[in-house]
Amino acid sequence: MTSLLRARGLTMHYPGGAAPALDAVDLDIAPGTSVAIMGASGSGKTTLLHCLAGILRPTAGSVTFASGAGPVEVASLDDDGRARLRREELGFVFQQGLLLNELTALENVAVARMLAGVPRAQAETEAGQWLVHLGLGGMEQRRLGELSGGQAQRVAIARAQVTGARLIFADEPTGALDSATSVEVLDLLLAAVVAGRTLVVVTHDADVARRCGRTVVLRDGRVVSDTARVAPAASVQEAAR
Ligand SMILES: Nc1ncnc2c1ncn2[C@@H]1O[C@H](COP(=O)(O)OP(=O)(O)OP(=O)(O)O)[C@@H](O)[C@H]1O
Repeated sequence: MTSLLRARGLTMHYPGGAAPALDAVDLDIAPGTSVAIMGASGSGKTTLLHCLAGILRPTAGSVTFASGAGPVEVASLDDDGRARLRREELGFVFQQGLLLNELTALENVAVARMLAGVPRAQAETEAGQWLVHLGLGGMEQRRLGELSGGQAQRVAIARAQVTGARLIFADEPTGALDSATSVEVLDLLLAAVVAGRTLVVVTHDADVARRCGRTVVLRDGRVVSDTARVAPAASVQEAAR
């Protein structure tokens, strides 16, 4: 399997929903690429992201992830199996939900490693290195609520990478940010792609999508366009170095 992630016939019917939120979506995501998922409100973007990432179990279809240990059928895993997969192999940059306001920036990142069994001191050392790498040196001991939206997103990006996750899912990572901060946050996400990770980002922002290597557009739960760029922004950045 050359895809890092492969979805076939991915379908999601929410209880009580008349039409499916996702309708037989096929999608292949190659390693080391950046993919923007776009579409109108209610078109199924977040549902697709959640099914691909094992947050939601689809009502039909398969999601195959090429994990370090071999192919995993994500949609067939039970709740514990999907939780383990998310914790160990995937990274998440969401607008809210994963970071804890009462923890410091350092603790929010370190906890991802501690959940994998890494001792606290080592987890905090690694977390500190990521925070410095992402421009948050000196802010390690600030609680999340004491950080700006852009700084909090940097903490999320550090947390998404500290585990070594090869695949990062981002849902509207720039949605709450001003345009200059959005550019900075996207730069950091695309730098992760240059470093070999894979990025799947749900966005309403055409500027975000333009800088990704590929844009998939949903309408009524179906893929209505799938466009790859010849020279993705990440490669251009790399070539310019
Ligand atoms: N938990 C749920 N229960 C029932 N229906 C849901 C649920 N979550 C989403 N839906 C419905 O599924 C469809 C797709 O929703 P989804 O959130 O995936 O769209 P989206 O494209 O991400 O929208 P937005 O851009 O507004 O976030 C919508 O019709 C929505 O109302």
